[in-house]
This record gives sequence, structure tokens and C-alpha cells, in this order.
Amino acid sequence: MRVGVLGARGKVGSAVCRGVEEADGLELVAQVDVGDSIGALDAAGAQVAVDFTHPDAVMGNLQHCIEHGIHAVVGTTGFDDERLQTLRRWLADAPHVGVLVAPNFSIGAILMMRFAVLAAPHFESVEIVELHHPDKVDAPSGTARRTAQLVAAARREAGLPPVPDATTTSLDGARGADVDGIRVHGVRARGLVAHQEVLLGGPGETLTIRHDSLDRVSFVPGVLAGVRAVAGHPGLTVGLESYLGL
Ligand SMILES: NC(=O)C1=CN([C@@H]2O[C@H](COP(=O)(O)OP(=O)(O)OC[C@H]3O[C@@H](n4cnc5c(N)ncnc54)[C@H](OP(=O)(O)O)[C@@H]3O)[C@@H](O)[C@H]2O)C=CC1
Ligand SMILES: O=C(O)C1=N[C@H](C(=O)O)C[C@H](O)C1
Repeated sequence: MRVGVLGARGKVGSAVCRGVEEADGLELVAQVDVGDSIGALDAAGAQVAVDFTHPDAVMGNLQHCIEHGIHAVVGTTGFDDERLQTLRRWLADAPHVGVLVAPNFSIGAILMMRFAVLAAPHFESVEIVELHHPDKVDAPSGTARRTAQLVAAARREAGLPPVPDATTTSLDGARGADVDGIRVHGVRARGLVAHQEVLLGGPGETLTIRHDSLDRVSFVPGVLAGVRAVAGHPGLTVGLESYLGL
């Protein structure tokens, strides 16, 4: 399978390029970064494009891929409902093309989200703390947003009331961002890569579910699994977990 990488000189993109080069049955045919033409994908006959670029760049890249019949595996963050709807509209005109958008490709993070969903109905309180390197441009992280949305849905389904919080006076930001009623806190510090805690609380106990990506190689096996599977999943898929049956 012929693979092109967008954001090829970036922190994750460069790890993905190495992963593709070392993988059986995959051929790295295009490496595109700022200043390069995205047309290099079509010129090289790429069948799948992997995007780890920037929230401001990813939609333009995906429009190009879909129009040129190139499947896409997307790690770049910044996807809200409106962007996902736009992708679905573009894909309706290209029914054979598959696009996978995954907020996190590491297996540990996917399981952390799954465990959080399992635990959510059993605890009165839940908050999320995401911790990242200070070069990250978006907050909260895509993973934290997705976790909060999934946890909120699990709580709703279980008929839980809103998370208790007696705060009536606070400094701006002191209680974090509100994502579907779940508080999400962001930490940025040199030395960190990508980390998240889901803190659940009930009478007399807390449960903390924590995941740490200590190296960006943690994302590569999931990306390669996405690359191998995306052509068999036409249309839009959100989250690698659907491909893994989780
Ligand atoms: N889903 C997941 O598992 C993960 C997702 N991410 C997400 O992936 C994205 C990239 O992260 P990271 O690698 O750390 O960031 P980096 O800034 O290290 O890499 C992004 C690269 O993309 C380049 N770039 C920007 N715009 C374009 C464009 N239009 N075409 C081609 N290349 C472009 C950047 O160039 P320049 O520096 O010159 O702007 C840079 O080289 C972020 O949104 C991040 O949140 C990160 C880790 C895991
Ligand atoms: O920017 C990063 O580094 C990461 N971005 C993704 C996110 O926003 O969730 C995935 C991971 O947390 C690393």
C-alpha cells in the first residue's frame, strides 16, 4: 500500500514516516510539510494519506484527499461537530473513500477512554486533567474533549444528575473548561509529552484512571493499523476503537 504523510517533518509525522518505512507491505511514497505541494500525494500515487499537521491546515488537506480518491488517516486535532459534518458532506460525493479521524492513536489512551466510560455511571463526580508539552497549540486536547463527551453520554444514558459543584465565586479558568457538563483542566509543561487523568469520585472513594504517552512512538502502531484498515471502511469513522472492536 502506497502511503503519503502530511506534516512529515513534525514531531509525530516524522515518527510515522519511520514507522511506515519499517512496516511490511507499506511504502512511503510522499512526505509533505509546509512549503511542499500537497499534489505530491497524487503525483506519487498515494493510496492513503496520514495527516499530523495543524488544526488550521487539516480541512484543506482532507478536501484535497477526498477529491483525489485518497483515503485518509487523521491524527490532527480541532474537529468539532461542524467539521465532522463537512467531512460527511464531502464524502457523500466520494462514496469509496474512507476517512478515519482519531483523537488519539495510542492503545493505552483508547483503553483509558473505554475504562472511563465503563466507570462513569458508577460515580457521582468526574473531572479530567490533561497534561501536555508546551508547544501544543490547542486546549483542551482532542483526547480530553472526546473523553468528556463519551463520559457525559454514559452519565446521561445512566440517568445521572449533573456533577455536583457548589462553586459560586471563582477566578476565570479556575474550574477548567466545561465540555458537555464535564470539567476539563489543561496543564502545559516542558518535559511532558501527552498525559491524561480521569478522576472519578463517590462517597468515601475516588478512582483515578491515568494514561501516559512517554514517547511519540506510542502513536505509531495505531496509525499503521488505521492505514491498513481505512480502505475497508468507506465514509467517516471517528476513533480507532471502531476498527479495533473496542
Ligand atoms: N491523534 C493522535 O494520536 C495525536 C494527535 N496529535 C495531533 O497532531 C497534530 C500535530 O502534532 P505534532 O506532530 O506534535 O505537531 P508539530 O508541530 O510537531 O508537527 C506538525 C507539522 O505539520 C506541519 N504543517 C503545518 N501545516 C501544514 C500543511 N498545511 N501541510 C503540511 N504540513 C504542515 C508543521 O510545519 P510548521 O512547524 O512549519 O508549522 C509541522 O512540521 C496536532 O494537532 C496534535 O494535537 C499529536 C499526537 C498524537
Ligand atoms: O498535541 C499532542 O501532543 C497530542 N495531541 C492529541 C490530543 O490533542 O489529544 C493526542 C495526544 O494527546 C498528543
